[in-house]
Amino acid sequence: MTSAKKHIALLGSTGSIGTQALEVIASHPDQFEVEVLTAGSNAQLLIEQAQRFNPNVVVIGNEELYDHVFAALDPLDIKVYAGTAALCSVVQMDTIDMVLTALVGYAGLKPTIAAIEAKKHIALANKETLVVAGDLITSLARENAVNIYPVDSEHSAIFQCLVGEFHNPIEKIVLTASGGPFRGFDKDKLARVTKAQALKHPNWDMGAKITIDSASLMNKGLEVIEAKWLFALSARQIEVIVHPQSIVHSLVQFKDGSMKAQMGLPDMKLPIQYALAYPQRLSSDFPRFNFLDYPQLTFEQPDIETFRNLQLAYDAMNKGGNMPCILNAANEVAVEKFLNDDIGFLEMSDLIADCMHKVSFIEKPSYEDYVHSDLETRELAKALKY
Ligand SMILES: NC(=O)C1=CN([C@@H]2O[C@H](COP(=O)(O)OP(=O)(O)OC[C@H]3O[C@@H](n4cnc5c(N)ncnc54)[C@H](OP(=O)(O)O)[C@@H]3O)[C@@H](O)[C@H]2O)C=CC1
Ligand SMILES: CC(=O)[C@@H](O)[C@H](O)COP(=O)(O)O
Ligand SMILES: [Mn+2]
Repeated sequence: MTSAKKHIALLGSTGSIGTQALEVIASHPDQFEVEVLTAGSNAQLLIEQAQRFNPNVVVIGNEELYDHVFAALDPLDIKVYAGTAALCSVVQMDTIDMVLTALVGYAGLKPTIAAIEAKKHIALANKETLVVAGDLITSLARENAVNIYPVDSEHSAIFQCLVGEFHNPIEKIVLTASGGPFRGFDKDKLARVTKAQALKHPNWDMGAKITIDSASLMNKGLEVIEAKWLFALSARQIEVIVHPQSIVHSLVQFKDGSMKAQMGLPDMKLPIQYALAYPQRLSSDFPRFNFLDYPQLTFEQPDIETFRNLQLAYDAMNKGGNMPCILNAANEVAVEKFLNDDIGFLEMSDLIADCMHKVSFIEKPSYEDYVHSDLETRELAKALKY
């Protein structure tokens, strides 16, 4: 049985979004209760979080770490499970009201489906789930009367602009992009960048995978596809503009030409809190934006010839079917290879484009087709040499 507090399952509690979500939850003990915490392999942090937040259940993805987590939490009344199947069953527990999906990558898809099937509302940080299977996820959410609240800062901005406007059609949205650490670089310079440079985002402190995606503009490409599904838009209704200060988080334009934007300092705790507490706005001590500290807010066109990933994402979205799933799997392998120094920065786009040409296209994929396409793409992407 649930009480007036929202009972949260936090998938990926040890990551950048997960740890910030726990800060939000800790500042509003009257609003939220932690029901589930999960990690991939950071057993130590998961144990510390469990000792502090006293969830009903924890899940450690890496099954080899089960004994360690179990022994540490044995004196407390906390159930411990391990592995992906456990993730999918714990999100269905009766006591959960909302699942915050803060794991990274394709691993988010299956537990999100399980949560929606159990009619849990979703606070969605894991954009890859909507990129891979946006049609399946949005239809499943509709069938189960489940709401998907965006956590991604740009999508939260659009969602906030839409409050009170749900009967007014959107003419277009404009997603802002910081441009990443390599804004203004040409291909010669990009060919020589290192992973240490790519991991230094100018405005946001995030996990490694999304930080590389931001540097390559793939993050914006994934966000274009995420926006298509969240707000039921066509490709020509979704624009991207580079805004290096990351103060305007995104904009909506309505059919009378009016534009609404949501602004603030770059701080993910705000969109996390908004998604968890919707429709309330809870008080916060997050640092406030002051116009006088930013006398210039600037905007420029993205350079999609140099940063090919954004165009590849539009191509995948326009093609439809399993193409965004192929794009996503190829990108996950490309980022891993780049972080392992196996390929250079520009070769990430070559690898993704090659996978999009070579992997079998499926126009109307089922869940099993997505699983198969993801595997097929990963095998090819791992084998490709540059
Ligand atoms: N960070 C940010 O500011 C933003 C992030 N997002 C999105 O949110 C999601 C999370 O990003 P972020 O927090 O940066 O990522 P992190 O890499 O910081 O954290 C990922 C979390 O997922 C867990 N995890 C990783 N792989 C698996 C797996 N196979 N099975 C189970 N758990 C796993 C990690 O566990 P462990 O620690 O044990 O490895 C960790 O808890 C991504 O989809 C990202 O695109 C969106 C907007 C902003
Ligand atoms: C904080 C957030 O939402 C990230 O997705 C952010 O948008 C990354 O910055 P880029 O605009 O550089 O991709
Ligand atoms: Mn974002």
